[in-house]
Amino acid sequence: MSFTSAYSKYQYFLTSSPAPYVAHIQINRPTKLNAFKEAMWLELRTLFNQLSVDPDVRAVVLSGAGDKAFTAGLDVTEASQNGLLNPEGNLDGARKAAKLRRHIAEFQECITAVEKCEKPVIAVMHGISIGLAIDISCCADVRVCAANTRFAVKEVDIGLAADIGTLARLPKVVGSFSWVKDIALSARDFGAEEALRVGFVSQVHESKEKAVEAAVRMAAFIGGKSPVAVQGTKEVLNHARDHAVEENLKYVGIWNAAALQTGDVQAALLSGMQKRKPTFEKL
Ligand SMILES: CC/C=C\C=C\CC(=O)SCCNC(=O)CCNC(=O)[C@H](O)C(C)(C)COP(=O)(O)OP(=O)(O)OC[C@H]1O[C@@H](n2cnc3c(N)ncnc32)[C@H](O)[C@@H]1OP(=O)(O)O
Repeated sequence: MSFTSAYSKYQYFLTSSPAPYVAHIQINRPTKLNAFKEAMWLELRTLFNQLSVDPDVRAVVLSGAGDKAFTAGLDVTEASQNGLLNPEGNLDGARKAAKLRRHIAEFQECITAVEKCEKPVIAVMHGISIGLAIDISCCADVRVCAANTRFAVKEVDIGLAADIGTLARLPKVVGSFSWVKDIALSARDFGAEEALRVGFVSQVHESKEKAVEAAVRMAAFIGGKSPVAVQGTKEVLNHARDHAVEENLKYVGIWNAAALQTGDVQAALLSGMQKRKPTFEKL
């Protein structure tokens, strides 16, 4: 099945394959600055679960459709109408709380699907990139941005503590609680230069188009490498983020005890010495 037909079912995401083994996903609701309705975060999970196990995809680029935004975050209009933040009905406090807890857990799980995707994900941020934009991009493996990006951890401004992943992941991404508290407590905007300085993004490009091009090049470069090695590296680095060194050394030993039993090592081990480009089976 072609890439186009395999990914044609998504309503809120544009999907394409601009290079071999590369998927480009665009959040596609530009008239509303790509704000996320519930149907969109549910669809995001299905999409990334599919990408995760697709042997024809080895790296994913995620951007927003249109010029103005990666995403303006949660669809606040829908949230104000559907009782998301304040369930009505004749429920006591415990039952309301249980309903909300389950809802938040499912929302978190949908966004975490980006992190759990076995393939590296490169987020291309541009224009308005606030609220959920930070939750989602913290789940990506690499973040690049356009010079016009306007970031904000916006939740305090809509009356809540961010609960979809930013407060858990962002301190680990940038390694500075002081800076995260600065931007999360104030909900202030910050720009591309500041994002680069603190290590939130690793590249800034003059425009969205240039940023997407660079991300697709990076994804294609990664896509030419051993998928066993690349996927193992993502898994072990994510484990390292959440565990002590000793535990991670044990984990990578157990991981590689299986992963080293691969033709990829035979294909790659002497390729530098022999001046040849190895190719790898699908995974
Ligand atoms: C359980 C909780 C779970 C999740 C929590 C998530 C946290 C967040 O994501 S917090 C951030 C939420 N987002 C916002 O508060 C942003 C709201 N939008 C704005 O403040 C402004 O739109 C703007 C981003 C400053 C941009 O302003 P401007 O350039 O003037 O564009 P607009 O004309 O305002 O917007 C164009 C068009 O898009 C619609 N829209 C923009 N943002 C949202 C949004 N977040 N939700 C729904 N709709 C949005 C806006 O209404 C316009 O639509 P029209 O049909 O053209 O009126």
